[in-house]
Amino acid sequence: MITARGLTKRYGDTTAVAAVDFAVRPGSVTGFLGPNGAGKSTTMRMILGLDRPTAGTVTVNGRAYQDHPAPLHEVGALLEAKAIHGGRTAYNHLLWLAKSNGIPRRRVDEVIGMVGLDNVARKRSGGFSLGMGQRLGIAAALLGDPGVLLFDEPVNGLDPEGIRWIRTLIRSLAAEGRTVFVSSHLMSEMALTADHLLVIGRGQILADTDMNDFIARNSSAYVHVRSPHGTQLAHQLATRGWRVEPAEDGALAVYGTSAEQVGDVAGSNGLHVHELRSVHASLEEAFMRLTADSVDYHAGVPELPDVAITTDFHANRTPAGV
Ligand SMILES: Nc1ncnc2c1ncn2[C@@H]1O[C@H](COP(=O)(O)OP(=O)(O)OP(=O)(O)O)[C@@H](O)[C@H]1O
Repeated sequence: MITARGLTKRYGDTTAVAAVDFAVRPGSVTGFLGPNGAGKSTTMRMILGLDRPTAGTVTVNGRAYQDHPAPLHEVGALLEAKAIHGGRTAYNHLLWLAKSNGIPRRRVDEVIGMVGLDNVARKRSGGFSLGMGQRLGIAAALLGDPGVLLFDEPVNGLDPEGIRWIRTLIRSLAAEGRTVFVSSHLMSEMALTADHLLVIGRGQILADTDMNDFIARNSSAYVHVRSPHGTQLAHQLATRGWRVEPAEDGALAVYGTSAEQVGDVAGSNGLHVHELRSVHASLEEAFMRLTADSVDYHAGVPELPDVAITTDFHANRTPAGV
């Protein structure tokens, strides 16, 4: 369990983390999301005792990282790929870490097997690919068999096979009852990996919630329908109290109903339909809505609107494309 209380970090005039309170619980994967510069890495560094809080505390299993007599047995972390001595073999790198932390040699063989580096363990890590370096970093994090694991952007730069492997590993570590805290920019990946979410923006916690609740509350599913009688259909749908908005290429986005009901309305009014499907909410959409005000640099993207009910298809194309 990781517990932060009033955790604050200031760098000069910049408040990177602003008096945050949160708990990361065992037995599930907690995703840590936030726009660039939100304070994710600073928070992770403070958990690991690499940065000292300006105020407040953060503990791992009840103690600050530096107060644990054998921290490698408490917390394992993957912060940056390839942050190792490239001249050493993977095996020697892990052996050196193990020896300096009182961990037996057989555990080195075990973790090499767990991350699938058996064939290259005796090779110098300087020649490793990004994926192999990432596996070696994970082997080091697992060396002390810790109950708490931190992964900062673990899938950065990995190919699909590597991404799938890390996802499976992270989920199995949580299933074993460990506390797993993962940051990532890849929303689709986070949606597949995490059970719980902590969203940070400008150093403040914006959401601390179950993944499915987060998506349901911060985004909206809708029905996508395309008809050669768009204007008439939109009118019929709007009179039933459903919100109708113009979508790409003359299609309609209909909120607050189901594809079946939209199809029935079209059918009962003799209106042809060329396309009809339910569009499910995504974590990405939910994240963009929640953090729209917390992003430091917008790349010319308009704010997401508080969209009103409209049946005017020519005047009001929304920036979200729906
Ligand atoms: N050593 C430092 N000195 C000064 N400012 C810093 C330092 N480290 C971080 N910051 C600032 O603190 C804020 C939070 O940065 P941090 O790296 O924690 O964000 P992040 O969420 O990890 O971002 P990213 O996703 O871009 O890695 C930013 O404004 C950053 O510029």
